[in-house]
Amino acid sequence: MAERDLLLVINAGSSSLKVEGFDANDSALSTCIRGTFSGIGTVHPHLVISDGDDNTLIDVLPMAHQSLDADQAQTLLADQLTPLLPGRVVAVGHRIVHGGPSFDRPVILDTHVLEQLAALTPLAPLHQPANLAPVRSILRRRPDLPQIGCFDTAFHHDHEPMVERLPIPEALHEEGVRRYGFHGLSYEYIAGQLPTVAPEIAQGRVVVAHLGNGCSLCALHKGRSIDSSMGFTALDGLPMGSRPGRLDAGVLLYLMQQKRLGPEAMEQLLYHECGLQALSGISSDVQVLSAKSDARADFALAYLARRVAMGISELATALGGLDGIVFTAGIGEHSARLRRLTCTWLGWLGIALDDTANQRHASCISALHSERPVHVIPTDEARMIAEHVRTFLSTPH
Ligand SMILES: Nc1ncnc2c1ncn2[C@@H]1O[C@H](COP(=O)(O)OP(=O)(O)O)[C@@H](O)[C@H]1O
Ligand SMILES: CC(=O)OP(=O)(O)O
Ligand SMILES: [Mg+2]
Repeated sequence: MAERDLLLVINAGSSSLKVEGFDANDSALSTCIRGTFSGIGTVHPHLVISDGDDNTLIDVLPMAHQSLDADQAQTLLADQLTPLLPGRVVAVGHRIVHGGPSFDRPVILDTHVLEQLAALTPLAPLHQPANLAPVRSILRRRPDLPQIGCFDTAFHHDHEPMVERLPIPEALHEEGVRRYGFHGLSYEYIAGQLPTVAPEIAQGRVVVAHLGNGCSLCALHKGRSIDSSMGFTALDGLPMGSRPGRLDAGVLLYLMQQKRLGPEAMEQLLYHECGLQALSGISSDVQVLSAKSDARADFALAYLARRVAMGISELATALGGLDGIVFTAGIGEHSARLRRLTCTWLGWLGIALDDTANQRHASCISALHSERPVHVIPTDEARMIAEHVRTFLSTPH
């Protein structure tokens, strides 16, 4: 049998590394292999590799009870996955979180582009180094292999000036201190799903809640992003697992002036010690918090839900109305409780859930009498990247 051509997609996150291989010659881009390394940087690293039919091929807890850094995880995943690849890799697509003002579409990742993207690290310290590390290591081993970067920021690139601008001096705006928005590959995938999954709202005004490790909201009008809750960095907007979201800038001044916190301590605090972790004092993980019978865990979840609901109302104003809501990503797809808590705040908008459908994580979870539909749509950033890579490769440059 002739060897298959594979498109490999790498989504290197702050605490996870996901790799998926797609059949490049199949018009439906079927998945051939999937590797997920979770718990990187924690004492519970876990690597699972499965085939296209979701059969587990490898399931390991490497160096149990010992933390693994991103480089070690990458090497281990590459060593385990490479012999199992069911074909020849013809291109690699990467999720790159920050594209800054310049990168508004997929691009070949050569050394020159890598330098420009590395310069954006201060704007995404949690993500950018992890995103770029696998690109460099593949470039060293297979310099001939096309590697294509797909950006979280790109889907938001044509926001209106009033959306993009921060109320700070223009010189800062000109040097790139502006609102970009993130999770764009996820929102683009959801926008592409709406015509089939929720055709009644696809051409309307929809707020999508991407609630995962990082949380954000996107205002979609006719499938295009017109605003987002995230801004200059992935610290803005909603509270997240360990990030605070929107924060009174006076708190930062207080920390610098009164607590004498320097840049590194500030980064550690803002990216790792805030959000649900700080609110609960227990965990940044909604699944862990949901399993606890603990007032602090309840407080943290109720807090997140209130802020998600307030964010949805704000974006409904930006849209001039609201035709529907979509929940997606780890929490949005799996936490019936978080969805119920959020939608309870939105009763004034005529939103009501069907509790049974919500518990089942059904595609439509709103009650028949709800004035606006509420959907749960699983996101698929990897597939979105694979589609971009295929289009990129078939377009003359
Ligand atoms: N069954 C579940 N119930 C509640 N929360 C869940 C469930 N599965 C995943 N989550 C939550 O989703 C979040 C991770 O989301 P995910 O989109 O996978 O993150 P990442 O940004 O790392 O891709 C965690 O808070 C996790 O607890
Ligand atoms: C941009 C961002 O916050 O991404 P993630 O949810 O993967 O952390
Ligand atoms: Mg994510």
